[in-house]
Amino acid sequence: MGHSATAWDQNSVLEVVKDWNGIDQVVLRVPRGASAQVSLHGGQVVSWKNERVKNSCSLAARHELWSIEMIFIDSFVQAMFKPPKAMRGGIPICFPQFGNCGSLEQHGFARNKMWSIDYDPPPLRNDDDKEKVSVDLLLKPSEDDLKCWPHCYEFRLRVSLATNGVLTMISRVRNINGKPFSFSFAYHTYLSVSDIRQSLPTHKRFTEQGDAVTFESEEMTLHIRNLIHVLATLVDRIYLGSPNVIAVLDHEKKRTFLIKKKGLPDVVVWNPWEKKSKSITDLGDEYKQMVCVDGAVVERPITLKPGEEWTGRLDISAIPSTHFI
Ligand SMILES: O=P(O)(O)OC[C@H]1O[C@H](O)[C@H](O)[C@@H](O)[C@@H]1O
Repeated sequence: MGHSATAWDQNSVLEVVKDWNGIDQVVLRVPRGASAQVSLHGGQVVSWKNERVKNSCSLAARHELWSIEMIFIDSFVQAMFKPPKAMRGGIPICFPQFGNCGSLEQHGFARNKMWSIDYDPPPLRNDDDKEKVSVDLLLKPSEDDLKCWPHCYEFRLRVSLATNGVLTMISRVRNINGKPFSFSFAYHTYLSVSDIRQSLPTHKRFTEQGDAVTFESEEMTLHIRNLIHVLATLVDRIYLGSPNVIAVLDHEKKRTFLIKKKGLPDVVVWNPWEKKSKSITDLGDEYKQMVCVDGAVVERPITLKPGEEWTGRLDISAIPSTHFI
C-alpha cells in the first residue's frame, strides 16, 4: 500500500477515516502520541497534533497534551468546508500557481482536487531513515484539467510523521509532457499561535529590522508577539530568497515552530487581519490565533523540461520553549 510504518513501531497506526463530507482522510500516529491527518481532498494536512510537554506525570495529562493541535483549523472552518473549495486551515498545497499571478484560479487547482493514495511510489532519494510513519499521495491531470492547464504531470506528495513528532512533507512534480512547463508553489501552512492582537494597543510603532523579523545568517526568526506589527500594517508579505530555517517564536504559548525548507526559496507570511470581514467569509474569530508561514516558490517559477522532476520539502517541529531572548 502507499504508506509505510517501519518495523520498530508496533504501536504506530495508519488508518483511513471518512470526514463529515464522506471524503477519506489518512491518519498517521506514532507511539509517543503525535498524530497527523491528511485529506485526499487537496492532499491537505488537516491536523497535526504534537507532543508539547515532556515528562508529564500522569498518563491522562500526557494524552491531553499530546492532543494539542499545532496547526490552525477550527470547528467553524470545518463546518464551512464544502468541496470542491479547499478547507481554510491546515496545510493546503498551492500548485501550479501561487496567488493570483497567472491565468489559473487563486493558488492553482491542486488544493481543490481529489488525490489518490499512491500504492507504489517510486523510491525517494535523500529521504532520511528516521523512524516514522508516512503516506504517499498522487495527483494527475484529468481530461478536464488539461483543458485549463495543458500540461501532463505527476505530483507525488509524501507526508510523514516521525516518532519525535516532526511533520515532513515532500512534494515531487514530474514533467511527463512533451514540452517544458513552469509552475509556482506553496505549502500554505496555517500555524496555531496565541492571539496576535493581544499587544496591539500598547505597541503603536513597528520597526521591522529592530525586532519583528530577524534575519540571521542561516535563519529567519519571526516573533509572534512582534509579528502583530507586521500584520497590522501589511497582512500579506512575501520574503524572497529567504533563509532555509525559519523559527516562529510564540512567547505566550511558550512554543517555537521550527520550519526547515528545501527547494522552496521564498516565504509568505499572511493573516487576513482587518480584511477579514470584507473578503474572508469562511473564517471565524479564531483568525486572530493563526498565522500562515509558507515555504514557497513565488518569484522564480520552476521550469521542468520533459522527464525532469522537482522536489520541495518542508519539515516542521514544535518545540516547547521556556525562555525567549
Ligand atoms: O483565500 P485564499 O485563496 O486561501 O488565499 C489566502 C491568502 O494566501 C496567501 O497568503 C496570499 O499571499 C494571500 O494574498 C491570500 O489572501
